[in-house]
Amino acid sequence: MSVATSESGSAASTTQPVLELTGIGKHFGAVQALADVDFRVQAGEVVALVGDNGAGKSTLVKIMSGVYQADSGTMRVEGREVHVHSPSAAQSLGIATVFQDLALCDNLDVVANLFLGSELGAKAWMDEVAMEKESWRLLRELGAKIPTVRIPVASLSGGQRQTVAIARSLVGNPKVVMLDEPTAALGVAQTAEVLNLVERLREQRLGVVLISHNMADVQAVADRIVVLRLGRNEAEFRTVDVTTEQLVAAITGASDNVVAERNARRDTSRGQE
Ligand SMILES: Nc1ncnc2c1ncn2[C@@H]1O[C@H](COP(=O)(O)OP(=O)(O)OP(=O)(O)O)[C@@H](O)[C@H]1O
Repeated sequence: MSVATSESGSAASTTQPVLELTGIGKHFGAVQALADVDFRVQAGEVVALVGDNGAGKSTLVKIMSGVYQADSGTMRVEGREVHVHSPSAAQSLGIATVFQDLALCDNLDVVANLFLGSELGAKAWMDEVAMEKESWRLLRELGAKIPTVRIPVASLSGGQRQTVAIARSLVGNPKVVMLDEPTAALGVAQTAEVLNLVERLREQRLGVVLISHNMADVQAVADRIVVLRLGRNEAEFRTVDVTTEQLVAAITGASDNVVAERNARRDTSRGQE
């Protein structure tokens, strides 16, 4: 298993977060989805947000992306307190989100998907040729393997579609990109491709929030891992300092479960080799 050893993780702890949430609470009727949750990400840092089903990850991401409003707590972008009332407010603050459904238009080509919704905004001056050039620039920056930008996205692979969705999130030059389960539906090679994209985003000094159930992916690319459990902060680790079983224990709230035991046995037998 590869473990990220990026220096950005340690450097990050001394600088101001690009995005910081403090004391976040959110309930839906009688359900307390989040209680007193703190979360932060620095520029050039990949933070994984993990937790079991119902832990509150999606709710927290939707608060950061302006889909939901928190009942309590504060949110800061580069130290300045902000109120994010809508997804477009989040976007103009530099917070981009790639949701699991990707929200691509299958019948449109890559260029059209990248600029969908932006044509009337800052990019109104762009003609087709300029948009195509800008598409290639964005995809090149990500090291993306897309053969042509003039094919409908329906004919792309799952990894390529994820790439287009991530590239689209970069059109407004965001400071933070949140990726919701970006590898959930992908095979091994395509997962590796998407994890490379995450590395590229970090290289570009973006703050990256990665929501994932896949511990191997998380441990491969994250600098820091934040564990939510039952709507609260359960644990936080620097990736270099944590084992899979410690992560599983934090996620499940128990160290004596079968996954932790199996991993401990495996680690012990490796140690004896
Ligand atoms: N729109 C909603 N209405 C009512 N309850 C909700 C709503 N959204 C989330 N919840 C509840 O809030 C809690 C946190 O859910 P959330 O979807 O944020 O968890 P999660 O960690 O993203 O889970 P998963 O990994 O299954 O997506 C759960 O108890 C869930 O049932």
